Amino acid sequence: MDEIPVKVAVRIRPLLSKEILHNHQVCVRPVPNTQQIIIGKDRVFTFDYVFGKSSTQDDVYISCIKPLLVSLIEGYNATVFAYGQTGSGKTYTIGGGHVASVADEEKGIIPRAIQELFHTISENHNIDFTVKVSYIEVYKEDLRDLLELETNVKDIHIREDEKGNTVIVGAKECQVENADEVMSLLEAGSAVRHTSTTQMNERSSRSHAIFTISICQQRDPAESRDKNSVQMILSKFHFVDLAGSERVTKTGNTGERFKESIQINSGLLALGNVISALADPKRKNAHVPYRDAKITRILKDSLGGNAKTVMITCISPSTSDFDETLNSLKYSNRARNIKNKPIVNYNPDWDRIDEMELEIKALREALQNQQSSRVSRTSQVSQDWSQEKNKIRTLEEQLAQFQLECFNHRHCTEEALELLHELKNIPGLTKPQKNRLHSWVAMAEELRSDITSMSGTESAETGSREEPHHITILQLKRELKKCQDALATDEEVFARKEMELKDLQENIQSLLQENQDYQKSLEEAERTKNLQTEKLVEQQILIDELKNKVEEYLQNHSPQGPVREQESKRPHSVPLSHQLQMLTSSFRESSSQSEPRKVRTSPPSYSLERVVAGFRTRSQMLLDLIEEQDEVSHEKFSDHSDEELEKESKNKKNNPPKSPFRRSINRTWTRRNVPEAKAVNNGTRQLFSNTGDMPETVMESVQESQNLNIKKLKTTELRLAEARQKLRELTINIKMKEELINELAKTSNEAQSVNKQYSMKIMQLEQEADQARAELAEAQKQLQELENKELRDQAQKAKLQKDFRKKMEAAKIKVQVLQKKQQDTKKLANISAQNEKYASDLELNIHNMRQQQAQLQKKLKEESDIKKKLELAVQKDQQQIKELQLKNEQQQKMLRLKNEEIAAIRRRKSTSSIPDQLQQVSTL
Ligand SMILES: Nc1ncnc2c1ncn2[C@@H]1O[C@H](COP(=O)(O)OP(=O)(O)OP(=O)(O)O)[C@@H](O)[C@H]1O
Repeated sequence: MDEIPVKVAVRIRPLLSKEILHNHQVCVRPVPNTQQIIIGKDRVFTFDYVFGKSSTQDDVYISCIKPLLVSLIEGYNATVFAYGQTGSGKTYTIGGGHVASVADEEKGIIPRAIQELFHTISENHNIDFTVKVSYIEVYKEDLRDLLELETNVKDIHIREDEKGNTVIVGAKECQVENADEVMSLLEAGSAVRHTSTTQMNERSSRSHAIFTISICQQRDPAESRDKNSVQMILSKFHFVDLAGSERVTKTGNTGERFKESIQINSGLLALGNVISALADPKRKNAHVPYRDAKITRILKDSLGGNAKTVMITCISPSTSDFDETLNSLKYSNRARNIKNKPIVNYNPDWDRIDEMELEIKALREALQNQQSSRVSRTSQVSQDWSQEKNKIRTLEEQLAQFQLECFNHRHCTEEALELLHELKNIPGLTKPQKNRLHSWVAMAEELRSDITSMSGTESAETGSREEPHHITILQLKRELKKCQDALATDEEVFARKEMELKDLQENIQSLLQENQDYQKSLEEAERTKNLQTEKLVEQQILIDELKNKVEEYLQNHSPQGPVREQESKRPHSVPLSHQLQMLTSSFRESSSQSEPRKVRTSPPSYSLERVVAGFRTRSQMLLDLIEEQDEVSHEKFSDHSDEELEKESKNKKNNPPKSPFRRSINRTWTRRNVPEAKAVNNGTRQLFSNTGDMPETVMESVQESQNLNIKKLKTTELRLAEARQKLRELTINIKMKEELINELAKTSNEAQSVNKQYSMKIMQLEQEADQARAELAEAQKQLQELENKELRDQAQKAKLQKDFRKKMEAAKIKVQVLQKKQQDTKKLANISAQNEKYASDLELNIHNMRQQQAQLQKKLKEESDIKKKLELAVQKDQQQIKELQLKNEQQQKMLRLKNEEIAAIRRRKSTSSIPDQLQQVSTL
């Protein structure tokens, strides 16, 4: 058996219009007049065939596929598989897309091969061809029958026959009579293949598709080598359109598409590993991981098996796909080292039982490899089997012995009978002797007839006994097969369940993770909320307190208010320290006696405004306080007239003090026994220590509020970013779904156009069928007439009958074809209906998403508003801080001035005695 390498062709597709639009450059080109390719500046690869961007579909077919088709008819299995990055032109090259809508020169490999096959069939009259097609896809590691969608994925299995050939069990094989039939099946299958739109390809295949043409050739025994047997050749041609390798970052796939990408890439990775294992000469007898993926199991015959294989690597010329293209070239180059051992698949005596027995053998072998529990089951069966065998053997031995005995008995009886007859003929016998002899002969004859009948019954019984044993064996065989089938199904189910379990576990894991994340963010949000509420409450309380104080203070100090009125009339010499003490104590009092805290949960913007207003009021209050202080000091140190004093005392008498503040002023006045300078000094110090405290507290609170605002700002920004991200994702999702809808609409349009074509075809076929029916009726009539006629020439009569029967058969076949076409049309109509439903679902989905988007946008706007407000508040706070700092500085300055004045008073005091001063004051 000769080894031949897998042939590798590389096809560079032209730049697509969108790539030209984006000004993509070309990074790969074929070397003219060689089978070489240069990628980048200087990386050269050699292949069996190289097709540049201007190569035609026919070029590819003639060079790569035509020789394979010849091999197929010779009896070899053949495979062509297209490999490459997503959007590199695999489906285009293989020709498995919408064949009906593609121009003739654009048609890919499959349609061309079909045409040629039927052309060859029509030329070989001496061979009886049976052509069958099947079309399956491997989608997410499940095998789906594209010709019979109802078939459960669990019913399709990959098996190996006793020769090691891979067979797909459970997929529908349609027997076809002509190219049109195959094309309609291809079209219908391709329409239901998993495809979708990605950023890389508008119509990206999401599964590996395997279109198989099986031919069975029955040669005329007269022409075959073995004249006694019917010569049969069975061969298959696989057309494999692999899903494209893809980078999720480039395709932009999410959700279901993302999962598909993972499955596709893992399948292709397994294929890469198989290629590497087979291509490495050092690993000649190493394990080849065919079982890692379904696609590698299917391609087992084609890679390192007995088929003739061509691998077509499709590449994109764009510089943006440089890495993927280089990878594809490396893989393909490696695949050239794979050696296959093609054989012609003769089948001299096609015996179904043999095949079944071989299958049993193969299954038994598979059984031996099962787990121990299963092995015990198998051994049980084989034990029963051997017991039955032993039983049969013993019975057979018994039977042989019995037959021997029977034979001896018969022999003895025959001899005895002969002797008795001889004795009967001896003359001179007495009558009683004769009678006795007669009775003996009768007995012997009776015995012989008994033996004969017994042996007859025996032999019949043996036959019938043999039969049950034979039946038992067959039954056991059948049982064994059933067990093995059940075992295989169990295994499949188990594997599938395991996969499902794994998927579920993964899902649960990711859900748990998501849940945890949500909980974390919820906790975070709650913490922030609590913090904000606390701060808000604090601020509110502070504001309320300050507001109360300010109101009180303003009431006491307003020029129109009673306090102010009275105050303007109070003695100018009232000790300042008391007044200030009282003022500060009243502040303290009011703050300690402030009304119970009110918790308000007004919106942040509102509280912010209030805070700012509070700060303004506080600063205003401080300014007032400072001004007041200035005024008092000034009054204290200015000259005052007697009238004024008198007026003041009168006023005091007429208007007794109402407020504690006033009372305290009065009291201080009467109890004045502290040196004035000291009092002034203390008072000023107290005032400034208190008033000095005030801006600091305010500053602190302003700073606190600023920090809080900045924190809030950050949270808002974070929320804003999240909302924007969500919005982006939603927009992408919506875009993808819209594209999908467009695609579906396109598909349904295409399906409708195909429908139309089929309807027309059906009409044509119906006409043909009518014609055929008429012909049939005519033929039947003629046949009837012929049978009625007494034709002398029997041979002529038989020939005519044969002709008519043939005509009838042809007409029947035509009717069947018509029925099939009708079924196909129905299927296509179903597809478009399904697509429409899917599209409407998607539209609903988009509608919901748009609502979500609108909500998010609203939220985004709200968040932006809050952010703006917060920014404004922070700015205001900063401004406030600056102002307060300025005021603080002013106060400090003032404090210094006051200190200087106090020092001056002290100096003056040292020159004149205190009694003199008291005297002076009392005279004043
Ligand atoms: N040789 C070529 N000449 C002209 N157009 C081409 C050629 N090869 C591919 N194209 C175009 O490129 C686009 C992508 O091709 P195709 O769908 O065949 O890629 P693919 O490899 O099958 O992608 P996927 O793996 O995603 O299914 C299609 O629009 C197709 O018409």
